[in-house]
Amino acid sequence: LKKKKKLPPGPIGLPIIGHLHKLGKNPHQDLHHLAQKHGPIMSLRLGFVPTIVVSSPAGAELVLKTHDLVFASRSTHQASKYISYDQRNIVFAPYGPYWRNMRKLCTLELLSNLKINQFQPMRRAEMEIFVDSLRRAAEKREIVDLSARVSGLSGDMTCLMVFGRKYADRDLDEKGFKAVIQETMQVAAVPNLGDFFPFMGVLDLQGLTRRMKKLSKTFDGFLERIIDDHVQNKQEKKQTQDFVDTMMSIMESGEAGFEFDRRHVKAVLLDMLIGGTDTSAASVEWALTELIRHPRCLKKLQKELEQVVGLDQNVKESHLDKLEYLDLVLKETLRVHPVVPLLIHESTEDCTLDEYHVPKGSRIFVNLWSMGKDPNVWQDPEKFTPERFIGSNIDLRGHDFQLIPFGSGRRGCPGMQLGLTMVRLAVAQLVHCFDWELPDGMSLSDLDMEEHFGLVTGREKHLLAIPTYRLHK
Ligand code: HEM
Repeated sequence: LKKKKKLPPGPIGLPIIGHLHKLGKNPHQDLHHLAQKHGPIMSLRLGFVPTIVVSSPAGAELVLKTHDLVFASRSTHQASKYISYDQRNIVFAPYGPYWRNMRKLCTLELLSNLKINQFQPMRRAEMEIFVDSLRRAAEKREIVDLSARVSGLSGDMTCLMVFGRKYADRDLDEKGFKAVIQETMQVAAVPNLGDFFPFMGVLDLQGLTRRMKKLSKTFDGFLERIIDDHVQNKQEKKQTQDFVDTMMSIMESGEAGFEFDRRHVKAVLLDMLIGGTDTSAASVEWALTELIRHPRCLKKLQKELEQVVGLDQNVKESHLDKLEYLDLVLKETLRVHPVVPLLIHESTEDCTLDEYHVPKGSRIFVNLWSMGKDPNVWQDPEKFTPERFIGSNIDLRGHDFQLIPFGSGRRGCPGMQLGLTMVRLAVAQLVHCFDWELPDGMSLSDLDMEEHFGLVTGREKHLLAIPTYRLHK
């Protein structure tokens, strides 16, 4: 006799909409609260889409390692259609040969250690401009919008690497370049009814699809212009090829071994922009928030920097590997604030997780945010204590499922090395060169900690603080 297969436990849903009404402004938090009641492998139904929410390290290991092949795909949704050239990018591509080829190509040609090192002088120059500008603000005792500054720095570094030059905000659109990227991320993250009820797609009741089409037109025009510029100026000898040069030469060589035209180039450029800018900026923003809130940790990191770097110079990338406390601070920051709080995958086969049945075509959420708050995994999870990692070999690179801010396995972040370099450098520099205090006599406990959910989740309110320069040079 065949036993009926049992879905994981979950709350009772409503007819048709299932559990969509349970997701509010911060779905990662809503899913966390539901999982506390229904368990670390929970089943929901979002409209017509069966959904499995995994909220424990053991569950994450089952999805990302034991059964990784089954869970390595992404669903087709409106955002992937309109803002990623019909899934021709990496982030939204379904599992298969195209994704595998394109990912391999990017890992080798754009995100390798060699390539990252080639851009080291660029990062150093940008860092100097950044510190100088903050130093001028410090002299005037200005209140600095750290969120905006850090996002500007990250955007500039990414543009230089991808396009070979910086773009002023207005070059893209009257709304501004960063605003357009941020809007795209936000529109892509809002649950779109058309994705959960196929018949609602054409109605577009929320107007999201209309907005996405408009955003994609803006991007497309911009990327076309950049590619044209590169084609026209090809004769120029450059020291370092930017990402557009590299992708165009692969396209023109015809040696990619798979279909590769301008649409593919544009889709991948967009991945690099979107994947690289906000993730790093939000990580730096949260690290600084926690350090300002915990002066003990900030001072301890400054002490380490004084010893390793010294007060007569800025932090260089060559110092980074010697900064052990910085590593602990970063782990603890990404435990409490995983900037990509939900990994979103799709299953391509029926599968059994623990004793539960997971049907083919399910949406899978791995809730990293929830895992960071689990008292079965972390002692006093609500406390920010970098020292908890002393003497533990938990690393954040995807081997230890308690802490996987970059994901793990086939779909894990291919930009991890680059992201870690940018984030460690920026956090170290901001803490080494300046002391930070909150404006208007604001007390540490007044500092707002609300999150703004998106594919990348940063602070709801910008972080404002007053810098004091502290180097002797
Ligand atoms: C602190 C910085 C970063 C963090 C925390 C981060 C985190 C992540 C996470 C959690 C994923 C999803 C994994 C999954 O779905 O299982 C991801 C995917 C991805 N990231 Fe990152 N990332 C960062 C920086 C970067 C950078 C700098 C780039 C490139 C310039 C990048 C490019 C990508 C791409 C292309 C994917 C899609 C991979 C795929 O679907 O196969 N990321 N990242």
